[in-house]
Amino acid sequence: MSDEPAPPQRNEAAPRQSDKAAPPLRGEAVPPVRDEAVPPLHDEAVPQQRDEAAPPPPPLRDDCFALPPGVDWTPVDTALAHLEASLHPVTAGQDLPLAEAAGRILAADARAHLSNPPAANAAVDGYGFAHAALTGAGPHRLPLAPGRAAAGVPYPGAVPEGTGLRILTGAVIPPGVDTIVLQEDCLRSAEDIRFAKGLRPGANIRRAGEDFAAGDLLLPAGARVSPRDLALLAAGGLGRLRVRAPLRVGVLSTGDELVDPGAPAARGQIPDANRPMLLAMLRAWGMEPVDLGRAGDSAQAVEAALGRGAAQASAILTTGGASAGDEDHVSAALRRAGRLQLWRIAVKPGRPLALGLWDGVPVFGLPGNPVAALVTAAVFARPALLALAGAPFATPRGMLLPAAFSKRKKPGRREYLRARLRDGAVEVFASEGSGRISGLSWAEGLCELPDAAADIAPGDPVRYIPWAEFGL
Ligand SMILES: Nc1nc2c(c(=O)[nH]1)N[C@H]1C(S)=C(S)[C@@H](COP(=O)(O)OP(=O)(O)OC[C@H]3O[C@@H](n4cnc5c(N)ncnc54)[C@H](O)[C@@H]3O)O[C@H]1N2
Ligand code: MOO
Repeated sequence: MSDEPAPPQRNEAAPRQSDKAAPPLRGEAVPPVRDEAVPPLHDEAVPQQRDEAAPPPPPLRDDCFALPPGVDWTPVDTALAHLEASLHPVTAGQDLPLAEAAGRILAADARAHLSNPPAANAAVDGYGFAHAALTGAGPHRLPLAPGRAAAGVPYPGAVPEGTGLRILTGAVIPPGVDTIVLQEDCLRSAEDIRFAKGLRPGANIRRAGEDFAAGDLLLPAGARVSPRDLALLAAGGLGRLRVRAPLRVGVLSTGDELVDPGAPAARGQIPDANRPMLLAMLRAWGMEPVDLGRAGDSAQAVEAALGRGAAQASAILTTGGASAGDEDHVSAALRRAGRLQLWRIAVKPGRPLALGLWDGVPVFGLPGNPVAALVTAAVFARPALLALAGAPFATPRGMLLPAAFSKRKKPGRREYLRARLRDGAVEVFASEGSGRISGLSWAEGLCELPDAAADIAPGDPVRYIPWAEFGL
């Protein structure tokens, strides 16, 4: 039996805050989440413990992920559904030359101006002829017409029936040709070619529009243009694209303990590992990161930084201070502003994720531990930011593969383990500690364990999601 109760079941008759129709993240004011999730502060219990008549303290669980009885936790899928329903594109459209559009999100459907290929052409170097003119049981002999057809240099006339024409790969097929014999299959003299029987009509010809036709949809609005897509769009005759301006996203680290990477760190100080990681993740997602620097552990510093962020960016990622401790100023600021919308999501790592609005700008208050910051950014912030940027809400696809590990998982929250694939099986990092930053570079993806309890043995199927599925 688990010592950790699951979050209460959804109750349709009496929905809790997070189960109600999701309030919009932008627009109308929404009531803040009631702070019902916070258990009584341990500090308050201390004096009572000296009183003989006071109740005993709770039994030790020593599990910061244990769900206190009666506390509401938002399941991952509920939080994602809330984000998907609440967020809409906020970026402006602009026209860009094709070559500058890689990484951008299309603001309009891209339709082909040209077919591919625009005209029937040769798939090989060889000799073209009309198949109907082949007679006898073969081998065949065809006299050669003078001249040739090459890519970019079409044959000026029609090829007389019963003759062959020298034709090179990519050449437009001239009238009188419907089949090409590969040059390697021919014996050629000055006047003719000879080749064995058996060639089917239409062999080695690429038909006009066999790949796509003018007017076909090449890429839908919302697609992010990849280098591969540039080839498609160029072939379709598009020289400029209607794309969206990149989403500007502020990144703020909070904590008195932080120093910039490489700066001398006094006792008690640590390098700010989250900010360079998150700024680079945003770049990888095609967004424009705005470095909001660091804010110390004070309400004023955090609120001022959120204000600066909201003035410059369309969304803000913060790390640290998302929990309920004395120095957890991000969740406190969002709560004070009445705009904390989701808090405490049933996920490990990342439980204290805080989602809210500051001056109307969505704020993702990610946990401070770098592993939790990465997981919550990849699982929650990325799809939400993509939706703001004009792309569809992205659901990473995983693959079911055999586990190379054993694990008993408690019910009640989804878990993401740092993982990689070796010999067809999913290995997980030796530690689940979310301060163990080395596991981020060790891993090549995440292993997602379901919300329910699980007892995993080697060989059991588990869901592996490579970093590429998170755009990383
Ligand atoms: N009594 C409890 N304590 C904690 C709980 C809990 O449930 N009960 N949850 C733990 C978990 S899980 C996490 S995650 C953290 C979340 O706390 P915060 O989001 O408020 O983050 P901080 O307390 O500010 O920082 C946590 C940890 O991460 C380090 N950190 C913060 N920012 C950075 C950065 N930019 N680069 C590198 N490291 C960073 C910070 O120094 C802390 O060590 O709370 C747990 N505690
Ligand atoms: O999940 Mo905390 O969110 O482990 O580091």
